[in-house]
Amino acid sequence: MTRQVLIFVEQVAGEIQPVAFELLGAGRMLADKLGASLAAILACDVAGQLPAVLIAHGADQVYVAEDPELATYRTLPFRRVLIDLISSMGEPPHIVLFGSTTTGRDLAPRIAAYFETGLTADCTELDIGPYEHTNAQDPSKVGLYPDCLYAIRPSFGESLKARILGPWKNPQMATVRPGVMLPLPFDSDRTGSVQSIPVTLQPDDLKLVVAETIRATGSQVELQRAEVIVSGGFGLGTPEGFALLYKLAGCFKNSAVGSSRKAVDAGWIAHAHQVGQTGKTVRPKLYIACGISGAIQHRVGMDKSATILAINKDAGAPIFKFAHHGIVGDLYQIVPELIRQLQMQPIHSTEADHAISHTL
Ligand SMILES: Cc1cc2nc3c(=O)[nH]c(=O)nc-3n(C[C@H](O)[C@H](O)[C@H](O)COP(=O)(O)OP(=O)(O)OC[C@H]3O[C@@H](n4cnc5c(N)ncnc54)[C@H](O)[C@@H]3O)c2cc1C
Repeated sequence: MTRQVLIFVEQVAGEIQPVAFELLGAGRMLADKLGASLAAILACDVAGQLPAVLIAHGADQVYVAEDPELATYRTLPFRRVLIDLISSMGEPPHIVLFGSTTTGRDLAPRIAAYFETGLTADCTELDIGPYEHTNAQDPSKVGLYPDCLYAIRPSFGESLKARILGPWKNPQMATVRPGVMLPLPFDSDRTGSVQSIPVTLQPDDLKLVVAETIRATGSQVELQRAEVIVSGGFGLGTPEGFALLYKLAGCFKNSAVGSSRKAVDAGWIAHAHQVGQTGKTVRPKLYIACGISGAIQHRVGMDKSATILAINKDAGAPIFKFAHHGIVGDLYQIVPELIRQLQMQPIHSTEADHAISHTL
C-alpha cells in the first residue's frame, strides 16, 4: 500500500476554511518528497462539491464522512471519525496534519493520544529528511530513520527555530499555523478519488449538544483574507488612533485593521486583530505598519507580506530593517496625507502596492 499524508479539512457551514487549502499545499510538498499520496478527510453533513474542490487544490484522495451529526464541529464525534478512519487503514498514514486553529488544537492532541504518537503544535515550516538516532540509552530506537517529518516551529520567544522529530511511530503529527503555508492554485484538471467512509457514532459521542451558533457581528476581523492590512501599534498613543487607521483601510478594497500585541494589551483593540506570534499570521499584498517598532514577535506574523510599508518616527526602529518602504515621521501627519492622496485616485485592491508606491 502506498504511504499517505493525511490532512484534516476544516469546514464551517459547508465552507472549506482557508487553512485546509494551506494544509493541502504543505501536504502536497511532503507527499511528493515521500513518494506518497495526499489524502484529505472531510467530515460534514452534506459533502456536495467539496471533495472535488479539495482534489482541485492538491488532494489525491478524499475520505468523506457524512452524517447530520457532523454538521457542526464537536470534539467527540469528529474524534470518532478520525480514529475509525486511521484504525481501518492497513498501515497508518505516515503523516497527519491539522490547522493550528481552535478546532485543530482541540482535535489533534486527542488523536495523537489515542494512537500514542507524537504531535508538534503550531509549526511554521515542514519538511522531510533523515535522522539517525544513536542514543545507546534508548537501544530500541537506535537506527536510521530516512523519512522523518521535520516539524519546525519558533521556540524560546521566537529566538530559536526548533526542528522537532518523532519518527518512532506513525502517524507523525503536526498542527500548522494558519496563514503560513501557501495553497496550490485551483486546478480543475486534477483528478483524484473520493471514498465514502462509514460513520459509527456512539451515544456517548453525542452528549454535548450545540444549542445555537452565534456569529460575531460588528468587528468582523477578516485579517487572514484581507489583501491590505493597516496595522497600528503602541505608537498610536491612544485607542482613538485606530479610527484613523480604519479610514486609511477604507481607501482599499478587501482591507482590514490589525494591531501589535502592545496595543491589544493596552485595551485599545480586540485580540482578534493582533498580528504576530500570539496573534494571527498574515500574508497580505500590502501591510502598512503604523507606530509599530517591529519586534520579532510581531515580525513573524507579517514578514511574508508581499509589500510592507512602515511609518515610524524613529529612524532606528527595527521595522525599517525588513520593510520594503519606510516613512520616518509622525503617523498623525503621514496617515492623513496618505488618505488624502489615496482618495484622489480610485483604487482596486489588486493595485494596492502600485497605488501606495505611486503615492509615495
Ligand atoms: C511570548 C511573547 C509573545 C508576543 N507576541 C506578540 C504578538 O503576537 N504580536 C505582537 O505585536 N507582539 C507580541 N509580543 C510583544 C512584542 O515583543 C512587542 O512588545 C510588541 O510587538 C511591541 O508593540 P509595538 O511595536 O506596538 O510597541 P513599541 O515597541 O512600544 O513600539 C511603538 C513604536 O511606535 C513608534 N511611535 C511612537 N509614536 C509614534 C508616532 N506618533 N508616529 C510614528 N511612530 C510612532 C515608536 O518609535 C516605536 O517604534 C510578544 C512578546 C512575547 C514575550
